[in-house]
Amino acid sequence: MGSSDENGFSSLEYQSGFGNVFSSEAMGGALPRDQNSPLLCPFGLYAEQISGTAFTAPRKLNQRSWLYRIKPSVTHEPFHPRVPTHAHLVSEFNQSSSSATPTQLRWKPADVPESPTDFIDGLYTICGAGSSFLRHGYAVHMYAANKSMDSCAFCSADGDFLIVPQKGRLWLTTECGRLQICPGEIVVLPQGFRFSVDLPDGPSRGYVAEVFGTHFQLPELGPIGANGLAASRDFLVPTAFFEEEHHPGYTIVQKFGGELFTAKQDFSPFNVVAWHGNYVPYKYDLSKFCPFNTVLFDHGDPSVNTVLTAPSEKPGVALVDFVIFPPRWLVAEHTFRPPYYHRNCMSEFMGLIYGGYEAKKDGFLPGGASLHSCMTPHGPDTKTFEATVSCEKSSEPFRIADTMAFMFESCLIPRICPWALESPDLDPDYYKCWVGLKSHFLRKEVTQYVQKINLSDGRNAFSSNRGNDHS
Ligand SMILES: O=C(O)Cc1cc(O)ccc1O
Ligand SMILES: [Fe+2]
Repeated sequence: MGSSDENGFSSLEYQSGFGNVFSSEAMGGALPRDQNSPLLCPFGLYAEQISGTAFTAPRKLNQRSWLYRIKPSVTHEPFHPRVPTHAHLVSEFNQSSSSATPTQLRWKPADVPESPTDFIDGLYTICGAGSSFLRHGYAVHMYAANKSMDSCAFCSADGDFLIVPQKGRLWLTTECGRLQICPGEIVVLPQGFRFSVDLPDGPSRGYVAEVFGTHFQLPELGPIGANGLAASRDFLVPTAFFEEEHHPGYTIVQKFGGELFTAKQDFSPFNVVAWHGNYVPYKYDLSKFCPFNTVLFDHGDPSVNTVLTAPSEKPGVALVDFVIFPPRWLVAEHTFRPPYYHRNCMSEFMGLIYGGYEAKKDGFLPGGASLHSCMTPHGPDTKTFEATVSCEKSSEPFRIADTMAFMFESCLIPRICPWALESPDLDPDYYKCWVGLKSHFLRKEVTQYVQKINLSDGRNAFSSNRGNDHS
């Protein structure tokens, strides 16, 4: 689409806050003041509720909004399976749709297609678990696209979309208004909201976490206190915006049980003149995140970098945590500072928005991805390990800069889609990044001797003994 001015995208205003009851009107007086469903709404608008939780959900969890629109959403022709069908979306993960593997997986960045491809056609599922029909589970999708959606809107009846753009901006039109998202920002489009994606920069790609049956919330802060990590006020919600022109041939594309259905209507779904409620799309700039970290020794668990969490029914256990690894100071003393070697009962899908990742010297590229499933061993590659333990300045303060990696971490074990396993982007040599880790084991007496020397001169065992391979 044309320039920002033509689309009015250049001067967007937002409301700020997380979980607030927001309200917005594009025309003064369009929002009914004293009730939700007046017999006649201001300006002859229709009142329509969108519910993001059961009517009876506890008050503190209940999410819904009231939209005042020129025509109600129901004014459309029947839904039909979309032609051509989209074969690469999954919302029920079982033996016929996907496979299980405990192997460490890593993908190179996907090429953006050369043929015209919009956000819908460019979306493909990588992995996930559970079922959108059973309202429990999640899917990880990626997208690679190059053109704006035209006269159509997308919506997922399956779950909330958390989109992490890696390349190219997204200009989103939603029923609550418009949002501009740059790489380095994220956007959440809750289940059922219709939205259209413009790609002002052309070639674009990114990641999506879709959660079924729950919504993202801010993590508890526990002993961190009342402040820190992502602040409520940095979440931005759109202001009302509407299109009133007759629009014959407008298509609603609804993802429902992982399949796409289309319905025709003769108007834009972005015809909401005013709205209020707490069920809303929102965006967040990851550079606003206030990271916490160890200030003396040892490597803290990455949960301290949680931006948003979609809870499971078990307290403290996430269906999906969205965790980031932002620029920050590393100051820990006598500590192996990169991520530790580990096996996790949670499963970890990672992506890289820009820069390098502290655990991988090479092979994990911006736009690429990795998956370390439940109890699959992983950690720093050989080059990272060797460089870290031999670094003379390993206890000096060091600022990790120009980097933004993230993780979707889930308590459910993902199954992988066939096209992700067959993809030419899958790195068959990933395991080799650890194969070179050699034994640095020393016999007990020697170790005690070396420790004694190290204690007396402040060096670490590896820097004074590299090359002693007893493997
Ligand atoms: O595996 C990873 O790279 C993610 C990760 C980072 C970290 O700092 C600690 C644990 C962890 O799983
Ligand atoms: Fe990990």
